[in-house]
Amino acid sequence: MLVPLQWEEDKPCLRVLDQRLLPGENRWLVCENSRQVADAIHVMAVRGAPAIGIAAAWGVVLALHEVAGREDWSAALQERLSQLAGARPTAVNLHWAITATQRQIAGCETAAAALAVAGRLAAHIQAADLAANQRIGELGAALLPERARVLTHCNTGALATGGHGTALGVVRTAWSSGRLQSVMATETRPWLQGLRLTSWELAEDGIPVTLIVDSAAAAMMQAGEVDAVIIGADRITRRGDVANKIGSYALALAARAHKIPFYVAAPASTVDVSLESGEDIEIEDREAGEIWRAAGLEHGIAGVRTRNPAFDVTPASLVTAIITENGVSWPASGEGMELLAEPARP
Ligand SMILES: CSC[C@H]1O[C@H](OP(=O)(O)O)[C@H](O)[C@@H]1O
Repeated sequence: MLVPLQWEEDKPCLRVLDQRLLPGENRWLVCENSRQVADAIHVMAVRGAPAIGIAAAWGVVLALHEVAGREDWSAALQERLSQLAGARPTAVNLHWAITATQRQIAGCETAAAALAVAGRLAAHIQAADLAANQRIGELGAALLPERARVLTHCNTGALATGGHGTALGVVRTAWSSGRLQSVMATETRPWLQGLRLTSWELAEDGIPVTLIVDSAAAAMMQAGEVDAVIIGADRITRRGDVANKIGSYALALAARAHKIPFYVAAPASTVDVSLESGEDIEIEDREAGEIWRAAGLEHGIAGVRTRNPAFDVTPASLVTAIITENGVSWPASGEGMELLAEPARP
């Protein structure tokens, strides 16, 4: 199984498979301190909401190693955790992992005691995410029609999680249970997670995958080639508004126009129980170079401005179902919404 994050206790360090170079090159970054983890998250060497949360949990462990032995270890730790929390704003998993660790070490009187707690928690968060994805896969596959042809966006596979995947976890489970005919993957400009990562993950698994340009998705639905759309999420509110990779909202609108179910698959750690409305979700803006480089133009075009929001928000009214390891919520009908009001327990 593909594992993009590997903790090495003896060093200690977090090894990160640099997703900026996939699928052409397998290069591992070795993060020996929390600042290096924060940088790896910010530059998207590691990306995907659950994977970001797992990396942050190990980043806390590295931060505790850095401050161990200092009288002011608790204050020094908070500085490092603030830096880690600022790596990317939208995926709530990052903040969930850090605050869950802060809660669990709150009673520790020494850095060494906190280190032992944080290490166990980080390992648990990584393993629990894999188990959550396998449950999400089962629940999501059961919603799909026989011989389903699904369309997915961005990358929500093993590279973005603790393994198996969220939306791609549903795809993998549906494939292994014979319920899936094929997958249509959007390229997902400008970072090309679909072209570079999803198509590669699925091809490696022998799952039939067809790559399309983002702007072809609605036409594929209009042509009757899509039975369901399934995506991941970076932050979900209590009422079921969903922040996800830019382009998800357009897919939801097209799916609604063609009466195609629009599913969101995510672990409970992606639900932000403090938020009711998606309007309150901070959307990350990324640098213009990502757009130009996706077109092979390293320096852009003089006099041309860009906008590069990394996410958008799909209102609950356009979401058919949200699948977490705790069950399925149906925002349009209001059924099962209590599942989105319960905070995730690490
Ligand atoms: C299971 S990954 C969830 C989510 O994260 C991705 O964003 P990014 O690649 O920028 O980290 C994308 O929105 C996925 O749907």
